[in-house]
Amino acid sequence: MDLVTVDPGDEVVTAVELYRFYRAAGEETLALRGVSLRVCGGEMVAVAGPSGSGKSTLLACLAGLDEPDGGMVRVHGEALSHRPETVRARLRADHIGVLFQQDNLVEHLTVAQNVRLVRRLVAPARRVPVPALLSRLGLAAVADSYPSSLSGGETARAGLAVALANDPAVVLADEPTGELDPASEHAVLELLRAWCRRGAAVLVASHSPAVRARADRVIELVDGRVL
Ligand SMILES: Nc1ncnc2c1ncn2[C@@H]1O[C@H](COP(=O)(O)OP(=O)(O)OP(=O)(O)O)[C@@H](O)[C@H]1O
Repeated sequence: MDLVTVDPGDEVVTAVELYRFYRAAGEETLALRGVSLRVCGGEMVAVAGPSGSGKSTLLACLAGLDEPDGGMVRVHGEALSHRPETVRARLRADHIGVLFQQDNLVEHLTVAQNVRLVRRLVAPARRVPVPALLSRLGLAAVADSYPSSLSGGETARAGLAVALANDPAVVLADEPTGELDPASEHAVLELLRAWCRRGAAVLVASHSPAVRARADRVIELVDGRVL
């Protein structure tokens, strides 16, 4: 499989001066305070920082799942922020794979059906062949299994298969290894690293020292700012 349409070194994720305010129960939180970053194809970047420092908010803004109140996000050369939700959804389907710590899978679908569900949203040229993807992630034997019967490591890799089903140039993973044993964490990080070698830009928000150790560089957030 060699589909990612990015040359290593191309800038694929750009954030300029991102601000994000939340207002809840009369409390105002400034979750991002002028965050700027650039990530190139072939780079694996850890987003680290204490709890509440803004890691998830940053990834949600980079995925177009949340809208920054100020600043802008560009992905694969296209503006993602301040666009209608339908446009953001299309850009996400075309370029971005999102992986969360949990809830990446639809419970009543098998692993292969979960991957096919995402593939349907994707332009034909960007559809990664399902058997090849599952075997690359070590999931061929559980392709027809339901999520409830998978081990923790298999569940994480199946979530990754869903995130990679559109051959994304950008992978955004929010604590993808948070609940995994060290061997499964290592496997997931190796797979992310392999995707990176194919030209994708990979950002992983995590508290894990293993993620830091495996990354090309670390973006450290403190109180909504890059340290
Ligand atoms: N939807 C929301 N409404 C109100 N406040 C929010 C919302 N989402 C995040 N926040 C606040 O924004 C700040 C940053 O939260 P965020 O989840 O981005 O941090 P984080 O670094 O990912 O934390 P953790 O490591 O615990 O996941 C926190 O103070 C949080 O309480």
